[in-house]
Amino acid sequence: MGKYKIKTLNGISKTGLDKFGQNYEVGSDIDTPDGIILRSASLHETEFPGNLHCIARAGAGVNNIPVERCSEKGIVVFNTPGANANAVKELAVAAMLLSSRKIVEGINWARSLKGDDLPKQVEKGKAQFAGPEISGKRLGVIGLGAIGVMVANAAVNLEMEVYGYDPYISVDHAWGLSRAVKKANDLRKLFKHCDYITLHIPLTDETKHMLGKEAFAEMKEGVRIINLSRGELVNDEDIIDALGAGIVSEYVTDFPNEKLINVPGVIPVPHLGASTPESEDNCAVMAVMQLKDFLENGNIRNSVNFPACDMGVSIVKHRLTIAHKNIPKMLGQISAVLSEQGTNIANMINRSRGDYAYTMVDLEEEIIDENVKRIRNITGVLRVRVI
Ligand SMILES: NC(=O)c1ccc[n+]([C@@H]2O[C@H](COP(=O)([O-])OP(=O)(O)OC[C@H]3O[C@@H](n4cnc5c(N)ncnc54)[C@H](O)[C@@H]3O)[C@@H](O)[C@H]2O)c1
Ligand SMILES: O=C(O)CC[C@@H](O)C(=O)O
Repeated sequence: MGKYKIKTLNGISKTGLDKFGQNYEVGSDIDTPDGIILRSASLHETEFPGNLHCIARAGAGVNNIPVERCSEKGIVVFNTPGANANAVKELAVAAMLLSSRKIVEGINWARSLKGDDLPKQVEKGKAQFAGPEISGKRLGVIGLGAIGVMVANAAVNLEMEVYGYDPYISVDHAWGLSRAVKKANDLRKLFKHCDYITLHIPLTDETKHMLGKEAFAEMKEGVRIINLSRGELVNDEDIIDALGAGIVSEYVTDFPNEKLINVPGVIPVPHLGASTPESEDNCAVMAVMQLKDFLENGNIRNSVNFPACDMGVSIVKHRLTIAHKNIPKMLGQISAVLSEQGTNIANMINRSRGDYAYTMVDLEEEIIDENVKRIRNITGVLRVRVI
């Protein structure tokens, strides 16, 4: 068996890449990779080579990856849930303070001062940069996943009154949420009462432009909006109008563009949410370990398109992994091919997730190529690997 080939896109932390070890050829110039590891680079226009088995997003959002197209080809897509959550939480707290205290304007003004009486000028001019404290104010957190829970809990500790909205909250995240966070059953109520609103949701067809004209019309005058999630969650034209009308007083976005960059009240941050050495290492290590476990053992952990599936380290003659559609009679057809060959199945698991499923089979004997081909030809089978 030759070395596994991994293509890197974007700068991936060396601490993570070093974990691949000697059986891997890793680089940005690999043409026919077995796996891809990336951050924000878009793969929407990329044609995938036939031997590409997996893609790992060293980060949370996977809107830069054509997940549905990957699923149809049996390519397993991973992300690294929670690995950069603390970095984003800290920036969210900073963003609330930046939106309140005119820190950036104040610094720019202080740097522009000239003369030998600067302390005097500072005391005279500082009043123009006064801004409210966040303590005692109402914060609405939309999306209570890895990041939203941390932001909500931090805000409680900063003595804010926190409202959380997430109709799909997981049990684990609900356990992690401070009891002081109030449940908002309805976005309109959150819009009406909150002084600060922060978004921590993925960009999907459902969430695109979640904050638009209708949402702004419901909001409390002077609300401050924090968007460290994805630019397209907010309708740019509508927030520019809302800023002009004074409904929104400040908009901190980690996704500046040419429409927003010079609008008064917009605080553009150059996608720094996860830009800490700690989170870059965490995400890369987690992504690499998941790719390795998948390529070497066929195990799936933290995939966004295939079910979690784990048979431990492969110590048998062959491990067969089959990515397939979640349709009836699949297991029967796979085992029929193996039993016709007289192969003893040492262990087998099958898991499904929505329209897709994954089967792992441990075999104590060699599987002949003809039978691998027959399994590949079963209707609904997307990919077969023999490890
Ligand atoms: N700026 C950055 O550098 C940076 C870094 C990490 C993540 N992000 C963005 O933040 C997003 C959230 O990250 P995370 O790690 O917390 O993800 P997560 O998957 O842990 O949490 C997302 C939460 O959003 C909830 N949700 C989904 N649709 C919703 C809806 N319509 N209304 C309310 N809640 C909804 C889900 O139930 C889930 O609890 C990512 O998808 C990514 O786009 C940005
Ligand atoms: O890699 C980054 O710098 C950003 C990652 C972030 O947008 C994410 O979704 O995890």
